[in-house]
Amino acid sequence: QVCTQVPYRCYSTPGVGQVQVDMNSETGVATVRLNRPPVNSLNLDVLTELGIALEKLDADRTCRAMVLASAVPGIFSAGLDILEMYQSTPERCVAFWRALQDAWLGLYGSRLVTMAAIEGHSPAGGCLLAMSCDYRVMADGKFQIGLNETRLGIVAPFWFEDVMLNTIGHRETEKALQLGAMYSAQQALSIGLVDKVVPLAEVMPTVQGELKNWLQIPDAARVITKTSMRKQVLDRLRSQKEKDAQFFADFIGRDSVQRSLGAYIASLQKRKS
Ligand SMILES: CCCCCC/C=C\CC(=O)SCCNC(=O)CCNC(=O)[C@H](O)C(C)(C)COP(=O)(O)OP(=O)(O)OC[C@H]1O[C@@H](n2cnc3c(N)ncnc32)[C@H](O)[C@@H]1OP(=O)(O)O
Repeated sequence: QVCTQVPYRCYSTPGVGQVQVDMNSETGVATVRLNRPPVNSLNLDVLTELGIALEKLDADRTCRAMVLASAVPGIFSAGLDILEMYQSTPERCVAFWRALQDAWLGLYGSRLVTMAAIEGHSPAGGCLLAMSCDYRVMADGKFQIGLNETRLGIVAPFWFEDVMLNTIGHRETEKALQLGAMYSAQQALSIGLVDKVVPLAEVMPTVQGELKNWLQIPDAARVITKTSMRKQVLDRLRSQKEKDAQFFADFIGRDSVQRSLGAYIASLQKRKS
């Protein structure tokens, strides 16, 4: 068990945490694995845990990089837990949204080199997490990635849109968001949504190899550059967090949105039967 070996430090209880953090003090690289079977859907608890983990890593001066991955085979993350949005209360919706905002601000604004190891499906909120890293390596094959919100009858908020714009540009974002497009790894590579596509078994070694390049750059210069590139998008959310959370709760509470979500949940269940 990797967590118990020196020089690894483990921020979560092995086998218990829904966000497992293994910190290798020798390399300064932490691996953060989402661990909420069956599909790593992001509920209030997971988002809170993720936000705290990112905060701790940022404060750990021995940590220089973070790999975001999954402990669940075949899935990076299925995105936000739809059950947090369906038949919920306004208070819970606001708390849920704040946890998402904080986790995202921690990830997109992290001083660390951040890399996504996408070893499975990565729709919606899963795609947001991946896009918020500095670099993405995705497994080739059947897995899909994208912001599919419109297919659920919901709308990707402005900060999801901003991150996608910064990743793949205006024209591709316009198409991707309106259509709620989901891309294969090869398609994602062709529009710049991911940086490298390799066979599943090579995702982690490829991430580790790429990290070596990034870690050759002096931290201070890299961090100043990253901050300068991302500040505008981060500040846009920071300046209107409460308004954004309230808008989310109001929007999700609409009858028409609830009907769409209910139909989408039923379609997910029907797929299985
Ligand atoms: C102003 C308004 C702003 C709103 C902004 C909202 C922003 C972000 C939105 C989101 O992130 S919404 C989430 C969107 N996610 C999806 O559409 C993914 C849906 N899931 C799938 O397509 C598939 O599950 C999968 C990820 C491709 C995996 O397929 P697999 O065959 O491996 O697993 P399933 O059998 O389909 O699923 C197992 C089990 O999990 C349930 N489930 C799947 N995804 C979610 C989810 N996102 N939230 C909650 N539950 C989910 C699925 O229904 C199955 O449940 P059971 O039938 O076993 O009870």
